[in-house]
Amino acid sequence: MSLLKRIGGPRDLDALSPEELEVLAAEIRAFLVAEVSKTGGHLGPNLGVVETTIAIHRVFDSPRDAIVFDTGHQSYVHKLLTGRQDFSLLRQAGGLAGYPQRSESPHDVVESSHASSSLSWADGISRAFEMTGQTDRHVVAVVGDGALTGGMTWEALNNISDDNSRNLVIVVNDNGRSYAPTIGGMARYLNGVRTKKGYHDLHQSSRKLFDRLGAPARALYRGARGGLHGFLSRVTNNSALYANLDIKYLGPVDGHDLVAMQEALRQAKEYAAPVIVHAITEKGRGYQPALTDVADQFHAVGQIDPETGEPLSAPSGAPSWTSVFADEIVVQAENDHTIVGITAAMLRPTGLHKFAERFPQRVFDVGIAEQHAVTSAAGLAFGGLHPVVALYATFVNRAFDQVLMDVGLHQAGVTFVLDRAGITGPDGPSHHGMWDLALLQIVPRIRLAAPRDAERLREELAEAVRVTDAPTVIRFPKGTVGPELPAVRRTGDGVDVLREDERGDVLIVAVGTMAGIALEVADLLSAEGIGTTVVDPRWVVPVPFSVIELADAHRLVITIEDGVRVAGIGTRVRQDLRDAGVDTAVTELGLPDEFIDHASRDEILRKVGLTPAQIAEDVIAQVRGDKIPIARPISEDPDAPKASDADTGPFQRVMR
Ligand SMILES: Cc1ncc(C[n+]2csc(CCOP(=O)(O)OP(=O)(O)O)c2C)c(N)n1
Ligand SMILES: CC(=O)[C@@H](O)[C@H](O)COP(=O)(O)O
Ligand SMILES: [Mg+2]
Repeated sequence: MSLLKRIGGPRDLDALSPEELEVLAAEIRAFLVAEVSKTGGHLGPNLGVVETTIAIHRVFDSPRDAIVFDTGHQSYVHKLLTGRQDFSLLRQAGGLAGYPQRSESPHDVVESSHASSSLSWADGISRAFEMTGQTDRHVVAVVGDGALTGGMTWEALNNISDDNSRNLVIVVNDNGRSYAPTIGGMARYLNGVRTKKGYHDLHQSSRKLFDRLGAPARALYRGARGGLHGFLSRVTNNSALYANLDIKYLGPVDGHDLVAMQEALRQAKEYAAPVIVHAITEKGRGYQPALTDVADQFHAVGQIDPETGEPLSAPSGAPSWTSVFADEIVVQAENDHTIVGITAAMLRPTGLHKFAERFPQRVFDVGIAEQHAVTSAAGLAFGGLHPVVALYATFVNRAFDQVLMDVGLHQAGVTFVLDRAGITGPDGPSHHGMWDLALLQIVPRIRLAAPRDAERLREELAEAVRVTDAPTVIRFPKGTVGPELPAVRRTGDGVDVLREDERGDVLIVAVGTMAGIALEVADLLSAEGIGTTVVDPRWVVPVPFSVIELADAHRLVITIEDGVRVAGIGTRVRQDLRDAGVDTAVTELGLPDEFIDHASRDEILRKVGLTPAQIAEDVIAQVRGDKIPIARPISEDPDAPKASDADTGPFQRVMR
């Protein structure tokens, strides 16, 4: 039996000899390559934390000690060591999540995949342990060098102190990369440590160093200024940054040296004050195809050949939404030299790489710092430029105040391009881009577009970068672009009519890529004798007036959006109709205001009732009055107006 199979939980590690631990690390590495190459996932990051994670679980006692992974994409080894070794359905419905998930294990603490939050979590947990007398419980935060570029980490570091976080150990997992090499002052600082001659000397002698200095170093180290700490500070010039933050620094340590990492963690654990253990690691460690991957060292892979690292599935041939944007932003930038691009450590994933290659001086990578990205964009706009801020939709959540108060309030001409909008799928609840429509539509004067196909993306991006006195948003989903969906006509205020039926029965207002689904619904309704018109507003906020006029000419309006229903575009359409005195019944379809677990996009759309067949069934039932939804519990108010039973032909007035 392999050593890995003998590990049912972290305490099983205690019985392993140093030699066996090395074998275990090799087995885990082989497992990760073999299994993740089948399912896809964050192969590179997890290959880089094998020894560090083993060492953490050897020195600390999870779940009594809380282990917090920043972003959580590097928690596969943690899962393997805590009783979860079936990776066959990783990131798929019914399988392990790609991030920590409390429903999977008591060893999992933070489920959100939004970076840079771990130190705040750890600060809070460690304070709680202290204040509840659980002073023997430690908190370990594993934070990457990329995550350290996020502002929250510095807010937390500013609050962590001897007084309230004695049991806190921060493991900086420094592999020098986010996707690409980590940028900014923090990265330069860490890089300086990593490349300092002293570290290499230390690296060569780390095993001897800890053996020789083990016990005495512990005593000396507590002197804070002398011994190991003094030596390390001289070697790595680190005392300045961390000591002033009232946090002790231990490192740099070779994060792949099991002995050195365990010794460093033991010292940190016994220190009884917040300590940073600076582990130097390598993303993709031990797997040549990852190490030689220039783009992002296999940060996240699809299904690959484990031998070569080559993708197994040939590209479909259809362009991705990201690639359409990547090409069009260069066209726009060629024509308009005020256009600049901003990425938050995701240049290639958001499609700004071609812009950066063509105009390197006009694209800025701010690190994982979306709030800074947005407000600095407001500054760039003030200076006469037109910033295009490219983010994943889910990450704009954390910069909402900056969009509202720095961009919106100042009517700054900033364009936000939100990739991965709507249901994404395998990355789970915190990665679905499902809140942007609801959040951003309340920003006064914002203009929000959701392209239905590649042509509309190009067209709406070109329109967006011309708006200089208000924020504009272009949002589109993950994956490949669907077929072109031509309009039969366009109204004067830019609404595309995709299908028109004079009977005035049902009007479907489709947001973005829901247009394809809406057209399939219209076919199903038509087969039932229900005349359906389908429109794509293109710019969904503000709601174009021709949508109001068309709604007034129909008996039922259905809105469909790949975003949360509550406070979604549908509610805005309904409100605008009522404000305009139009009382056409409205049914808003979209995503539930719930956290939606990982599965494929199609599985999730089916689960939430957004397939064409499910929508058509719902609409037919409404039109035929098969079910009268109760607007409110009538039992509470027997005199409450009943749902109107006035016969309006095949329609039952349905007020939802
Ligand atoms: C707020 C936020 N922005 C962007 C991302 C996308 N993202 C996921 S992992 C990652 C890089 C993280 O780098 P690092 O913290 O160094 O971890 P590593 O992958 O190197 O282990 C980024 C940018 C995210 N998860 N959260
Ligand atoms: C952890 C993280 O935020 C990213 O790595 C994310 O998993 C990438 O998602 P895509 O695969 O959609 O680019
Ligand atoms: Mg990193």
